[in-house]
Amino acid sequence: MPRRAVDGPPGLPSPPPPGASALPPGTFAGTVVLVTGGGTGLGKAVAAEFARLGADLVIASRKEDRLAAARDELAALGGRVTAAACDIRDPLRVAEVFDAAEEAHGLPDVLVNNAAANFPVPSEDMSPNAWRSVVDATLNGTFYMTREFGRRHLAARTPGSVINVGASYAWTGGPGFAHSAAAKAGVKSLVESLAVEWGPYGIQVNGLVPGLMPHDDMTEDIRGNLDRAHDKDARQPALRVGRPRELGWAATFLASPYARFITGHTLVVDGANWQRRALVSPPVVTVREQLGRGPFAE
Ligand SMILES: CCCCCCCCC/C=C/C(=O)SCCNC(=O)CCNC(=O)[C@H](O)C(C)(C)COP(=O)(O)OP(=O)(O)OC[C@H]1O[C@@H](n2cnc3c(N)ncnc32)[C@H](O)[C@@H]1OP(=O)(O)O
Ligand SMILES: NC(=O)C1=CN([C@@H]2O[C@H](COP(=O)(O)OP(=O)(O)OC[C@H]3O[C@@H](n4cnc5c(N)ncnc54)[C@H](OP(=O)(O)O)[C@@H]3O)[C@@H](O)[C@H]2O)C=CC1
Repeated sequence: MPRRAVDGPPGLPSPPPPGASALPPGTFAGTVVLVTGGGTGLGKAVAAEFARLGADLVIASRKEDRLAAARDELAALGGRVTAAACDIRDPLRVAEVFDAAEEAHGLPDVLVNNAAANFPVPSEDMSPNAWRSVVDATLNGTFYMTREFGRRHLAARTPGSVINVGASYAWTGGPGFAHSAAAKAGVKSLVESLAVEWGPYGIQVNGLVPGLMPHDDMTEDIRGNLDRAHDKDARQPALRVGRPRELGWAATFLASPYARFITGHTLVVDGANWQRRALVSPPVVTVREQLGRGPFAE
């Protein structure tokens, strides 16, 4: 396997090129996959891997222009793609999206809860509405989508697979991202509760945690945080960041027939960054300082 020729340690090898797949061609033929936030970034990368393996797609998020562009890109990979404008914070709209999906393709077999909201902010500066908007989209939206998926499969007596995209600060806490970390901890807990509740009905519920995987669609808030922190290749134990397709490959495996006995598990795809410890503790830098903010004043 080719490795970088460098004087220092080489880091983890690069992944196979875009378009490669570990699963047999057609693994998801006849399968419908619903991806929230499937019009951008990691959601689009996950949707693309399912499409390459034969799936029909439903992508759902708020902004119709981005959804339409992604629909055309994804349709070029093979299957039929439906774009559904939806704010997942609205349970009535969530139900309508499932109605539309059923009408166009049949009940989705796989649900990827990828949509989320986030921005870095010191907790003392966070307004109640800022907290609410992140927790509503990330945790409540994930529950509304999952509930709708589960109810319909239970009624139809059909199996299904749910994948909740998380973040490793669900375990560690996330200073500067307290709202998102609390919401992702809730999302991880849902995986564990629902895998047991719905296992008897044939519904798998797993979590999938990306490490740092930069992409062109990142919001200015998140991109600004990466740029400010220089949090890139050299700061990762792998000596590289993740590629969005690496998350897509993991998602297709978890939803595939080869992972039928895996449920209630959260798979971390981050080159061990979240396990990182040093022999000597690094200096403490407050979140305010990291974000370049002055002292707190009421
Ligand atoms: C540790 C490991 C490292 C790891 C390194 C980093 C990687 C972390 C992992 C990444 C995890 C992710 O989830 S990345 C996914 C990020 N993608 C997204 O967030 C896409 C969707 N985002 C959005 O739509 C917007 O950015 C967002 C603000 C969240 C929601 O928009 P809405 O239209 O719902 O709401 P708005 O009305 O604009 O704003 C709602 C309130 O939030 C406040 N608000 C908005 N931006 C704010 C900001 N930067 N700072 C303070 N407050 C803010 C507003 O002032 C409002 O409060 P009031 O003024 O009081 O009304
Ligand atoms: N990129 C990374 O390095 C990491 C990402 N993650 C996780 O990966 C997932 C994808 O993140 P990423 O691709 O980077 O971010 P993006 O900002 O590209 O994706 C977020 C998606 O969610 C959609 N969305 C946001 N709010 C709502 C809402 N209320 N209703 C419906 N859709 C919504 C957005 O579309 P629209 O605006 O059109 O609604 C967008 O497509 C998230 O769960 C994130 O927490 C975790 C760790 C690291």
